[in-house]
Amino acid sequence: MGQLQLIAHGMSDDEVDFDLLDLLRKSLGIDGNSTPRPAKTGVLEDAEYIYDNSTDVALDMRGTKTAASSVWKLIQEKQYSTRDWSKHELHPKAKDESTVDFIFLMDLLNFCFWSDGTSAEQYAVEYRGKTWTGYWSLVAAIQRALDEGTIRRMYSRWWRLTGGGLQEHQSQVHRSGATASSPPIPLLGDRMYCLREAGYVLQDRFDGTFTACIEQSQGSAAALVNLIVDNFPCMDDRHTFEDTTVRFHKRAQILVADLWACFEGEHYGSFHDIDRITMFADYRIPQMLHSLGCLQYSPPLESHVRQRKTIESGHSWEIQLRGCSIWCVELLRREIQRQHPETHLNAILIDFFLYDSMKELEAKGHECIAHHRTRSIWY
Ligand SMILES: Nc1nc2c(c(CN[C@H]3C=C[C@H](O)[C@@H]3O)cn2[C@@H]2O[C@H](COP(=O)(O)O)[C@@H](O)[C@H]2O)c(=O)[nH]1
Repeated sequence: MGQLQLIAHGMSDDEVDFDLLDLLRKSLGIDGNSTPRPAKTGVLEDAEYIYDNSTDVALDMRGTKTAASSVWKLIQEKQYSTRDWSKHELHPKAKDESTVDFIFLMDLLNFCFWSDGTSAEQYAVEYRGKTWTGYWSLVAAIQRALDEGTIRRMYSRWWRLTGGGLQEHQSQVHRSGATASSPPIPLLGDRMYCLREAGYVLQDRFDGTFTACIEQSQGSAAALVNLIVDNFPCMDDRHTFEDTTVRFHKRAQILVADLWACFEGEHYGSFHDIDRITMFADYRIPQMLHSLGCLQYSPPLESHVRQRKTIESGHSWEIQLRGCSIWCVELLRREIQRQHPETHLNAILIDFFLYDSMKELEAKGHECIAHHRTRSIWY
């Protein structure tokens, strides 16, 4: 019985025992290569391991069930979907290769926007008559650089970027966008390093454009995440927890998710296994999950976060916050699926919705617990 017949019987990739399948194939004398296994990133499995071994972060099951109902209700009311990605005024609208390279550049640098001081001292970019901070400061800086001709066609300049005036170019991108009083963007040197590294790799291995990476992954989101982390070290977001290597791959995953949402599951955004992508372990969603009553912190951790003290990259607290958040969104997704079996909502849309909701709350001045403060290029 071939793999397709098994899956035709309603078994998902996760349920198919590929070792048994190979054994069956051999015992029935069916030749041919072993059954092609679907790509997996390992992120969800590692998140469950972290959750099972966490002592300072816990999930509140009652809170998660309640949150599932309210998140579902709000997503329905707003008719939230992949279409919302392109509705954001700063996100690129063209459905072509230039937007693929825009998203690649954006998610290459999509990390760590918080400043040491108060939010008033945050890096900010003026663009189209507004002042943008956080993630949107990055998107505005790229859009402004494109308007001003600092960056022309993304990939066609990658080599000159990495070979030549990257230093000047990068500080120009961020300087040209910054408001007069704005402090510099955090980790500017690290951002230049990421640009240089990615430029070399893209030029050397993928003909200077990220569309080549998409083509190589043959429509698999998990394979594309694995291709990204295998070729771009600055996206290989893995750490050690309880002597075990755990993977988050946050920027690699959000890059694939942004492509999927931007192209609405078509063309460069078409992935048959997009549901293998998990929530993106950043510093905003844990904050939202805590505010929703889904996550609980131990008293020492809660006190540390409330006092806005930094947590070192790779510290157990940080790993627990990131891993338990991924697992929490997975349980939210499963609860929504249980309550509404007729629908299909993946972790990406739940995540995007939680992030946008967090930003709306912040804009309205709602006081949530502070986000944890870890300086790193991973998120
Ligand atoms: N988990 C998750 N993390 C996200 C996003 C986004 C923006 N995604 C857009 C695309 C589709 C959605 O509709 C959003 O409009 C940024 N971040 C991360 O947050 C941090 C920035 O925070 P702040 O300084 O407050 O802007 C930083 O680590 C950044 O990498 C998301 O969606 N999910």
